[in-house]
Amino acid sequence: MKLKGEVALVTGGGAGLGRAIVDRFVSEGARVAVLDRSSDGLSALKEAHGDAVVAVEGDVRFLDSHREAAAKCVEQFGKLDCLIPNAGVWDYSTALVDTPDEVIEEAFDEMFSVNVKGYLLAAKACLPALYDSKGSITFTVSNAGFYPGGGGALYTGAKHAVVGLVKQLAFELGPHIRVNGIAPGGLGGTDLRGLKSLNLQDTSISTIPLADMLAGVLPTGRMATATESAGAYVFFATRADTVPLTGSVLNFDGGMGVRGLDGTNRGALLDQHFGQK
Ligand SMILES: NC(=O)c1ccc[n+]([C@@H]2O[C@H](COP(=O)([O-])OP(=O)(O)OC[C@H]3O[C@@H](n4cnc5c(N)ncnc54)[C@H](O)[C@@H]3O)[C@@H](O)[C@H]2O)c1
Ligand SMILES: CC1=CC=C[C@H](O)[C@@H]1O
Repeated sequence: MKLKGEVALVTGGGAGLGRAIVDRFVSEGARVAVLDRSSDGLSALKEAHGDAVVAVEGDVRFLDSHREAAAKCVEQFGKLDCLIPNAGVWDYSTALVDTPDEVIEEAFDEMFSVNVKGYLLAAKACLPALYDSKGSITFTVSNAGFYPGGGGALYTGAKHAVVGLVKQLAFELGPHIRVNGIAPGGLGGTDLRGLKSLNLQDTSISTIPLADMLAGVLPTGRMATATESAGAYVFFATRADTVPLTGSVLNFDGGMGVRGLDGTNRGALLDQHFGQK
């Protein structure tokens, strides 16, 4: 077990990537506090993991929610070693020109209050416990934190802002607390919802053919799943193997940044020389 005795706090751990992280952390011997606004998601976590998880229902847009989660984590488990700000929403790649004048202010505020302010408030609320444990923070970014096209201007701008949080907080909090990010690409096994202000709150990413879209684009040849992405968070949370690791964002996206001018060659170059093995 790579995380035996460690304690994590995951926001958005009630579904998708966050749930996969919680599942994997518990399997690696960690105990996990989870902040999520979904009572159903939290109930499912308690059903699956019992006392290894403490579930806190709240909204990441409010500091009090994070304070309650941090307090219940320390109360239940005695400490906090690793914070994973992860809860997020998407804009379904809504272009600026297609964002109505009458909702753009609300849409901006909603996106940045969840995907950026929600991350910063998590860090703020957990600073005392992370200082005591000399722990770490791992933010969930996205390919949209580096490249266009993984969302619209609101989502892409918000994820780029998270990269800035990683750099600034690594600078401010070192050497006591390591701060990094992980930037997955499109993921299977997630339920990412859209902005309520764009009337997309009931739309799930699972309803779009993301796997098909990515298969011909990614050098890895396929979309990863949330479960396949959780291991990177385990590594970033381990203490022995990450001593110099801070201020970094791992592009864990199937090669989005090296997909070339016309997409992947789908392995044809090597297949031509070495046959289909
Ligand atoms: N799904 C993808 O393809 C993908 C790819 C790269 C990055 N990401 C990022 O991964 C993170 C997790 O997304 P996901 O795809 O697992 O989505 P998801 O909807 O499956 O899970 C997100 C969880 O966060 C919770 N949540 C949302 N808003 C909240 C709020 N205001 N307060 C409290 N909880 C809230 C939801 O209830 C849900 O349980 C997000 O930051 C997202 O931007 C997703
Ligand atoms: C390809 C993607 C879809 C939804 C959100 C992710 O961050 C990614 O940009």
